[in-house]
Amino acid sequence: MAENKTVGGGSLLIAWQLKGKKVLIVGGGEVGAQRIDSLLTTDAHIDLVSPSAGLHPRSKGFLEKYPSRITHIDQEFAFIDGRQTTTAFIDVGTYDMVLTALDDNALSRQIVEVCRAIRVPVNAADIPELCDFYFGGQVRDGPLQIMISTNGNGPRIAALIKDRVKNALTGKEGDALTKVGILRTKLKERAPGVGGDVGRRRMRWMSKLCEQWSLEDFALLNEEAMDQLLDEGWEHNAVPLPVQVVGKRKIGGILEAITTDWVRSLPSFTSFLAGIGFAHIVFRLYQARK
Ligand SMILES: C[C@@]1(CC(=O)O)C2=NC(=C\c3[nH]c(c(CCC(=O)O)c3CC(=O)O)Cc3[nH]c(c(CC(=O)O)c3CCC(=O)O)/C=C3\N/C(=C\2)[C@@H](CCC(=O)O)[C@]3(C)CC(=O)O)/[C@H]1CCC(=O)O
Ligand SMILES: NC(=O)c1ccc[n+]([C@@H]2O[C@H](COP(=O)([O-])OP(=O)(O)OC[C@H]3O[C@@H](n4cnc5c(N)ncnc54)[C@H](O)[C@@H]3O)[C@@H](O)[C@H]2O)c1
Repeated sequence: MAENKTVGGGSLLIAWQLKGKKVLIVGGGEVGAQRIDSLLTTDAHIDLVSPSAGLHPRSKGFLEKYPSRITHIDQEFAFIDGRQTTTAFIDVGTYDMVLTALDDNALSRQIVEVCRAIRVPVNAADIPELCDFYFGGQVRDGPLQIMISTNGNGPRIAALIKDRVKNALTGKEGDALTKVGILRTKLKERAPGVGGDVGRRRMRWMSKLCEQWSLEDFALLNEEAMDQLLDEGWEHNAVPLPVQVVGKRKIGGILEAITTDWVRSLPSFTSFLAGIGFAHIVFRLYQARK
């Protein structure tokens, strides 16, 4: 891969925290349903303005399944001479984010203008110049979230790269990350505080552990094993071998932990055998020449 020389022209990649915040979606068609799907993951509250007659079956399904998380405002958004004439006035300024998913570009543009005037971040599906931020391809596994963005250059290519990324994962990442999250919470309870000496020691220990343990090792952790890891590791400023912690839990655990360690040492063992073989051949050739 070429060295990243980009010093401009990109966009900021962030994991936007929307828990407990309010998002307005205008249009509940196919794209609207995709937006609802993406937002449900964030624990935001969604207001959906869209007439019932035009709802996509997926949007209807979400409304039925999550009535406390999505409020359906069954009406058309409308403007006359730049003034909102929607039956029940929608105060765009009360939202943390606004998304339009409409088959009407002029209406999207009007909504975007209102949002921009009061600096509410807005995305108009498939109209790049009207977007303060773009959506991207998403790969998710528990707490792991990967966004693939081509910055508007090729959405279809983003979807294809997404498949490559999915194929490159083992399927254990989400589980391992969930366990690491719980372990870090437990560690912070034992060694509380932000920054300072404790913070630095905590970070060093966690980094070492993450480098020395595999994702599969972390996935095997249960709460009891986490406490043991903190007792024997953190409290003694050491990083125990996975087999010492997860291996003691259950026979399956031992086997799996030993197997992963054994598989990891396979390349060096193979080189060792190859070395012996090579030395043997050299010795034989030497003897034959004599
Ligand atoms: C990531 C994804 C998420 C999502 O929308 O949720 C997404 N588009 C997806 C698919 C997709 N969209 C389109 C096709 C048809 C094939 C093609 O044109 O390639 C396909 C392919 C397909 O369906 O497989 C049509 C299209 N899209 C935009 C335009 C307008 C233009 O480019 O001018 C046109 C052309 C309309 C026309 O030509 O008339 C614009 C945008 N679409 C974006 C996001 C933002 C940029 C993201 C980025 O570049 O990374 C941006 C800028 C704004 C935004 O909407 O946020 C999702 C793919 C990932 C996934 O599958 O997971
Ligand atoms: N669906 C796709 O895969 C796709 C792909 C590429 C581009 N797009 C573009 O994305 C946009 C949305 O696509 P879609 O497939 O979701 O369209 P759609 O026609 O399925 O949905 C539009 C929704 O907006 C609602 N709506 C219409 N007027 C409204 C108003 N005044 N107030 C509130 N709601 C209103 C409709 O009832 C409907 O629910 C379009 O511009 C489309 O060209 C969609």
